Amino acid sequence: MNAPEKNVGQVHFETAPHFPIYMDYSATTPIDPRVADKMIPYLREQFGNPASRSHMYGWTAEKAVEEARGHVAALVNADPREIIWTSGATESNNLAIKGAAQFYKTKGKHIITVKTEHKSVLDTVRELERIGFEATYLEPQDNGLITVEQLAAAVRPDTILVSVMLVNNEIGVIQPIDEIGVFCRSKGIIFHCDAAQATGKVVIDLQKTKVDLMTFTAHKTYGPKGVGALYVCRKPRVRLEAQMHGGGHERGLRSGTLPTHQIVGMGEAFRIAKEEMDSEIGRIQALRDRLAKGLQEIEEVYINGDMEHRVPHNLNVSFNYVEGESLIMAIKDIAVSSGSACTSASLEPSYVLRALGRSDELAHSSIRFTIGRFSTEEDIDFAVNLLKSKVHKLRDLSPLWDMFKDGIDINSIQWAAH
Ligand SMILES: Cc1ncc(COP(=O)(O)O)c(C=O)c1O
Ligand code: FES
Repeated sequence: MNAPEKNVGQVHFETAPHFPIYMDYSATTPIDPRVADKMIPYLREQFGNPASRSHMYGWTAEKAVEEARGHVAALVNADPREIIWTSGATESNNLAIKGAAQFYKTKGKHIITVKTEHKSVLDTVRELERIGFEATYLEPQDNGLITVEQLAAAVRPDTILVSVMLVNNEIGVIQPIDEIGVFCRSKGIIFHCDAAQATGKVVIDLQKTKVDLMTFTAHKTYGPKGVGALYVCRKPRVRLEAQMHGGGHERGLRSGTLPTHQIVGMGEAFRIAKEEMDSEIGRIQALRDRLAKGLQEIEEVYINGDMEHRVPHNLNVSFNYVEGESLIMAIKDIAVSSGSACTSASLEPSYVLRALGRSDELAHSSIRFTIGRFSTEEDIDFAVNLLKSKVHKLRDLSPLWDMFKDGIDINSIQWAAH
């Protein structure tokens, strides 16, 4: 039997009975118990350094690392030699973007990315701007997607790199990377894609999709934190400047002793993802649709992002006429993410929702529900009932809600200065 037995995924929650129901799978997933089991021998008796060539400990570790590399490559239909181990998606994004920009800097200095990328892409591009590169940040449409036409309009003769993510972490939308890849290849521009949120959720076929560099991480796909990979295309060969210097591991692209246990965990997580993706997606889609249907029974609720080009694990909803901070406090029995200042380290409402044209108020009162392998129908029903009752209660206390119900256009009110 492949699917985890009932309750296997609840191991974490049984040990902490007062913990809320977990609906924040895009922040990180629970480790699949099968992954943890696979890792343990490499923390204990199989502790060798995979770079040790002279004894059994090293050979055993190296064999495990190469097996895992094969699993990661297989999930995305790549050659194992195209997979470089890193410490996670942040490092992969840094290596891809800085590495390509620095290697190809004599060809040009212009980079194109999107306003709704993850900070590990945006901040990396900003850093390159600081040292003399130039960047264009594409504005997505209201549904969160960009088009190839937009990209084509931004290209300059000196554009060397395009970076567009596959699945957005906040709203779950899937960017059209097949078309972007064809376009970039036709122009001789390197195409990097952050697929941290995509593995196990959408089919990735790197024999077909023309991506040059692709970022992966284990901990969004039921693997351990602190390990990831970068796909570096061999045909045509893409060159990078290394960002980590030292022992010349990973063909000189990323020095540092490989964390065998982490890598084994990522390999097993990706092997399971490949095997179970088809059946899992249908089940999760049904749960997400149940959640969407339940929440839409509440008045003045807006779904953020395209619902068609979207992974089934994500539902991002704004609750109008509810104060975001109070809502988050009221629903502590479920673990969700709000992207607003209340729960995130940056003191601003979600820049992704702002880029989609949502007002500050709606961005503040938005909630990201992300579900996954161990979510159940009971979890969904609990969340729907909780939201229904809390939103209702908060609106009962809200003068703005009263005005809305009385048909007053709130935007037309002249508020007294104070
Ligand atoms: C789209 C995306 N890229 C990159 C990252 C960073 O991943 P990691 O935690 O592996 O560095 C995340 C995780 O938050 C993400 O969602
Ligand atoms: S809801 Fe708290 S800062 Fe926006």
